[in-house]
Amino acid sequence: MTGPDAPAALRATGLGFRYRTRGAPPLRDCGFTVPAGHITALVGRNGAGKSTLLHLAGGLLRPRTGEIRVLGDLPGSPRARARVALLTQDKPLYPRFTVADTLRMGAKLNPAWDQPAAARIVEEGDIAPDARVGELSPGLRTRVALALALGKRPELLLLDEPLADLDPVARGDLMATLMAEAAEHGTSIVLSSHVLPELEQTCDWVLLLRDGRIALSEDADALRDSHVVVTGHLDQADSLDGPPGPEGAARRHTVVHRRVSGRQLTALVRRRGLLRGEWHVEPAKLEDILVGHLQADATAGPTTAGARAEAAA
Ligand SMILES: Nc1ncnc2c1ncn2[C@@H]1O[C@H](COP(=O)(O)OP(=O)(O)OP(=O)(O)O)[C@@H](O)[C@H]1O
Repeated sequence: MTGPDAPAALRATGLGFRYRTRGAPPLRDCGFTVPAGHITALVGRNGAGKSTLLHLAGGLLRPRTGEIRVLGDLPGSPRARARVALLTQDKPLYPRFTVADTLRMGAKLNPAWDQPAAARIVEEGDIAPDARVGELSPGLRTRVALALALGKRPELLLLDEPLADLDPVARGDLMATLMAEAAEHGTSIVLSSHVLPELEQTCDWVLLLRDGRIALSEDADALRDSHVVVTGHLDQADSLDGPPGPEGAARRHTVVHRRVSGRQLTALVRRRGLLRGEWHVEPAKLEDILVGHLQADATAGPTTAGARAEAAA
């Protein structure tokens, strides 16, 4: 089903998970919705819980609290298994199988198997069909794993840093293949990655994890529209707080991240309404926005007093 009533690609409520080890749970009280039909960038710093979230969505782990649904179904249910493909970082494949055996297995296990699509991805990597999977380089194994995932013709494709071990040319090619796949078949894709410039051109939804919680689940264009990078004299930092008083609160800007150099303040601001003060204002690139929000925990604090103390130090 497509359209406004279509079930979300991912929907989580009160989602929490912890491994049977000490330490803070990687995911706490996560609530978010990723509408169907988007290419979603799942970002977060190392250890933020991206793989854990994808494993929960793929049905490899079960939530400790709350729930997550994929295309309206519980992960691991027969309907979800038929419609969702997950490519994990370890890319489990049978090393003794040849590439052709691997695709034959995909055809046997998946009723909607698309052999031409899977074969094309393998051929574009110049991989011989009779090569054993265990003898391929990690990058070529990634290509075979992606062929298996796309050949399934899933409605939702979950990819955990899928392109990390591919050369730049192969990365570009496979990214283009993923985009074409999404455009042609309406496939929803959730892709975790640290390569932010690449996400700028490809992703139209952002899911950002920070401190075990969802800090952003938002349309990428809406993020670009609402964020700006401002530069100006530190003395006017108060003006970034928006109009004073309770009525101004609704129009208060949020300083997501700030950097002080001498008397100059540069800040990533989520603005509500007009900015007061003499600021040089530039549009924020998606990469700036993501980096700013990833850093936000380290720089949380009052815009003005905190910045002045930094400058005085
Ligand atoms: N199998 C496991 N057993 C115990 N703890 C784990 C396990 N897998 C992950 N963790 C812990 O859970 C937290 C989240 O890890 P996760 O791999 O989900 O993060 P990530 O955002 O994917 O990280 P990265 O960007 O480094 O791949 C980390 O603190 C990690 O050490």
